[in-house]
Amino acid sequence: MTIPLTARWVVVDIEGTVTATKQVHGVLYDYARPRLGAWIDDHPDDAEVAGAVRQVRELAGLPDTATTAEVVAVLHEWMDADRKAAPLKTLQGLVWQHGYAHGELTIALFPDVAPALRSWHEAGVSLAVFSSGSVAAQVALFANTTDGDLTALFSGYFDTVNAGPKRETVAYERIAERLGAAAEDLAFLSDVPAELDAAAAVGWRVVGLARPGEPFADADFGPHPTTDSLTRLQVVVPQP
Ligand SMILES: CSCCC(=O)C(=O)COP(=O)(O)O
Ligand SMILES: [Mg+2]
Repeated sequence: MTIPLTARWVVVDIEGTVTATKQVHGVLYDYARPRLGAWIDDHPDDAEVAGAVRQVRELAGLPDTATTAEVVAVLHEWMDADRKAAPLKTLQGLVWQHGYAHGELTIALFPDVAPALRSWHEAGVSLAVFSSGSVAAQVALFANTTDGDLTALFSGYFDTVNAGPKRETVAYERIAERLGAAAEDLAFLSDVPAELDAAAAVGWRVVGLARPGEPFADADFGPHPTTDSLTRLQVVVPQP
């Protein structure tokens, strides 16, 4: 079934929407897990790393004297629970950037994704990303897919630091403001119903991705239209 979608901007989630959760957990999290401790210890003068470590200690209730091993144990717990904590995402992003740059990481997107994004871009639809993964991680991911470098397709990248938590309406209001777009001209595509609820509550158009085998495939998407493939979306840019 085709879903008509009138929008100037299409904003995509990553995990469960453009790539499989197994790619994120099996490729990216597994790459980060054994490397986080060394990354922290090898970058003692990096303010971003020090700030993230400080935030981990605060969020986990660890003392200021907590060792790297104690901090890493918390990061591993968060990854096991897929907790989208901002300092974890910052540290993962730095490790992944290194992995992509050294040819050790490539991400496979769902097969429908690159063709759909390219066709929407060609048709004049502006594209952006909103993911819990850090902006640095988002850019590196789309630059290193098995479909090639797709970064030229995107005009904006948003994460929980520059926008806010994905289940809160304020994040979608901030993104609309940053893009200079009216809510009704924005469409958000995600696999998580609560994220769609938040975007729809402030006037965005939303479509749920219920892809077979994904954690939210059988979830209740409420009133939101759902699809299992981006190729089923017929995006139309409204004429002025
Ligand atoms: C962009 S980095 C890899 C994905 C990631 O770390 C993540 O947490 C994805 O979560 P999403 O909000 O895209 O479902
Ligand atoms: Mg997702």
